[in-house]
Amino acid sequence: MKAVIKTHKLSKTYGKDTVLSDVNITVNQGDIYGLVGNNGAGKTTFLRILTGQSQATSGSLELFCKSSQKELSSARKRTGAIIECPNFYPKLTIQKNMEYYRIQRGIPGKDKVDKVLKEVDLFNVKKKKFEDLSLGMKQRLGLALAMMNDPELLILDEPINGLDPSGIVEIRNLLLKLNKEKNITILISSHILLELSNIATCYGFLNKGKLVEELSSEELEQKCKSFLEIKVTNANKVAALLEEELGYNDLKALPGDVIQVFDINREAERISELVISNKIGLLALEEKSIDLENYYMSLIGVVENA
Ligand SMILES: Nc1ncnc2c1ncn2[C@@H]1O[C@H](COP(=O)(O)OP(=O)(O)OP(=O)(O)O)[C@@H](O)[C@H]1O
Repeated sequence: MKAVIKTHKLSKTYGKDTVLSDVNITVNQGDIYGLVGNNGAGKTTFLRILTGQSQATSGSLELFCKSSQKELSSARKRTGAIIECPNFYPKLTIQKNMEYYRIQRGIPGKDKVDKVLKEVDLFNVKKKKFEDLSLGMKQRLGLALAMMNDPELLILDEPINGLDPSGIVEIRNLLLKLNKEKNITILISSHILLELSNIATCYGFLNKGKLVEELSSEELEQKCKSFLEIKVTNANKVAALLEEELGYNDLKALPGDVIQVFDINREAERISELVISNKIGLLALEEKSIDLENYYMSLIGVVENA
């Protein structure tokens, strides 16, 4: 698989503050990569380094397998980004605003504006003034601007932030369409994992400037599956019995003599019989599941009480 973005030990400090620390991220061609992290985790800083708006203090960066400064600047021409909200003129229409940017950026072809407006489903409302647009429409207009140079990679900082549920669905569908139909690789940041969960094909979790985990959506799904939680008086012994007697091997031992059994073929009844017949106390047995947000919280060390 071809990497579109690859960073190696990318770090950024402001004075004494380390904002990014040894971040290794790989985004492959065709991915919709969700960069998840709380406010202040370093997402925007990371994206700004990718787009060249900020320089890393140390580490290296490859875009489209190019890494020298000169090559990076031409690789960035193959990229569209929305990091800060672009400044549009409130009194001008969608079309006029886009035309202004087209000329300012020296992008040839007058039909270009209509083409990108069609792509983001704003063509039919192109005569509307910017000030009359919903937030969802404004976000799509930002996307249209980022699409103007036919990018192969889109870098989007919190594009879903503040949208109402229907606005979220619109942006999601649009990004899926751009990814599928135009084969655009997308790197999208959010502080809400759930917002990305229907579109991202892989995830990177940033916490306090560190990448704490990078995994595919299948792996995340696997980790968020349901499990059987048992509390016993001797967890070590029960874990060994579960493996030896019942052949379960997807177990997680937690402090407090708690074991989580993830094996799909687990049977609560057999487990309780096994524990009791070995004269071990069975204090609790319950089917549970981790939801995405709780998984994220556990990753960054904020464990929510169930
Ligand atoms: N120019 C700067 N000078 C000093 N510190 C900065 C600068 N830019 C960002 N920071 C700090 O870096 C940290 C990470 O900020 P960043 O904006 O990258 O986080 P974020 O994950 O995007 O969060 P948010 O969702 O709030 O934008 C914050 O503590 C911020 O105060």
